[in-house]
Amino acid sequence: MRRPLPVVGDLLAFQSDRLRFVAAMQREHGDVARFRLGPFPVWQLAHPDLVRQVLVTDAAGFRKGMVLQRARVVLGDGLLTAEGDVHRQHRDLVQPAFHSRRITGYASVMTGRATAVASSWAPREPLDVHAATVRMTLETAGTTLLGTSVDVGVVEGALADLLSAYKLAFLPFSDKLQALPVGPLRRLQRGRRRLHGLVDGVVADRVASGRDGGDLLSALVLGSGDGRLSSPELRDEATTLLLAGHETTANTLAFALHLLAVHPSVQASVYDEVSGVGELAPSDLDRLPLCRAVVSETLRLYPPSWMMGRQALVPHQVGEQVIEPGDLVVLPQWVVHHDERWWPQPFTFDPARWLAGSGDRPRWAFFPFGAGLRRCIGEGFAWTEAVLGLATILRHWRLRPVPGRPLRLDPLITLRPRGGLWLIPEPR
Ligand code: HEM
Repeated sequence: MRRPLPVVGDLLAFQSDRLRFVAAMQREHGDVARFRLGPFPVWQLAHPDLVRQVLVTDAAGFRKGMVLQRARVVLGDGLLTAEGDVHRQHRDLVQPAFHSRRITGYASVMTGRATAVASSWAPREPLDVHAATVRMTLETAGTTLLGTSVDVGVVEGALADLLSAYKLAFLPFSDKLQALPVGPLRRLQRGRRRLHGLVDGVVADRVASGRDGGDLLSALVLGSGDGRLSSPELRDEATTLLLAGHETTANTLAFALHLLAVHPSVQASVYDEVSGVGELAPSDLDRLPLCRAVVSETLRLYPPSWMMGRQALVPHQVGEQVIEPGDLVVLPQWVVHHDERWWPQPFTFDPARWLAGSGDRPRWAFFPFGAGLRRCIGEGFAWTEAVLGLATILRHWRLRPVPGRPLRLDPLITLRPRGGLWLIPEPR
């Protein structure tokens, strides 16, 4: 067992290189490792059976971890952060908007935005594809979820402000610190104000007009009976969906384009596949098996949710050890998705491993969307947007890397490229 520093524990080592830290934990201490972040004892559980135990079988004995608890200051009782009965009630209300029939209806917006963004690229000019995919998914989320075009600059600025406070989540008394007018905390407050200002306006407008735009917000505003949400509840849900519903998919698309740029022969095979399909529609997802495999392999290698957190509410037995109430638990996709027990040559980009079936790999060796009752509600939406977006872009462009600008990773709440993700688009 490690002997952490007083007060900060392993926080400095964790913050200086988070991906290396969680990988070293498993290498040095195995599937169950214990360390300390600030005042909190943390258990890292890095085995598919333990993922199932925490997220599925024993899920009722845990609440969300420290980062999402702190995110309540911005997301309130939205789906990602709500707990217990409030979560169940809101999930029931929001779920119908993610029915596959509704997603089929959103698909034309997805391909439309992908086409518009890809059409704006200049041939042979280095391009930050991450900035481009963020714009694309944010515009799609604004239209399909809120029924309006959102100000991309406002949401991106607010998101940057919010992420700057990520590193403070594990500090002692971080819940009390949030109100202080200093540094990143001031940015946190500013991000919250900007985001709430934007979303409050959209919600107030929709409540006043009662208009049904066929989007998610309409479904929630027009919901009837006891299930109807108050304006602050609508604001929390809309803010959550806007933030949770764009950046993760944008990162997946940007990472996928990077992987194809550095593996030109796979890119050529994907082009052959997409050019054989006419007008793209959601029903084409089954006719694009290689595109799907590329997205799966991207989610494995660069999982946007690279580590999930929980806090124990009751004691849990894990092998010989007991997790006490109040202890934090982390489930690192980054580690489990790169474990050679389940993934031969784990750091190699090999979409073919998804075309041959899953073999005897354990079910929870791959959990980019979480698991159990709190599993991502937007998974079907994300698959449709990522596969159609990838196919649309690759029809227009061949991408190649920019010499001297390698991919660098920034693991904050999500895993994103640091300093953008730069590629050169060549016209087809
Ligand atoms: C590649 C894209 C995506 C990834 C990797 C991803 C990942 C995840 C993960 C891991 C969780 C579980 C968090 C936890 O249990 O603590 C989650 C929850 C959630 N996601 Fe996603 N997500 C993606 C796309 C989306 C999209 C497109 C939307 C909405 C349009 C969305 C909305 C949500 C919401 C609302 C929750 C909370 C669900 C609940 O607790 O009931 N996500 N996501």
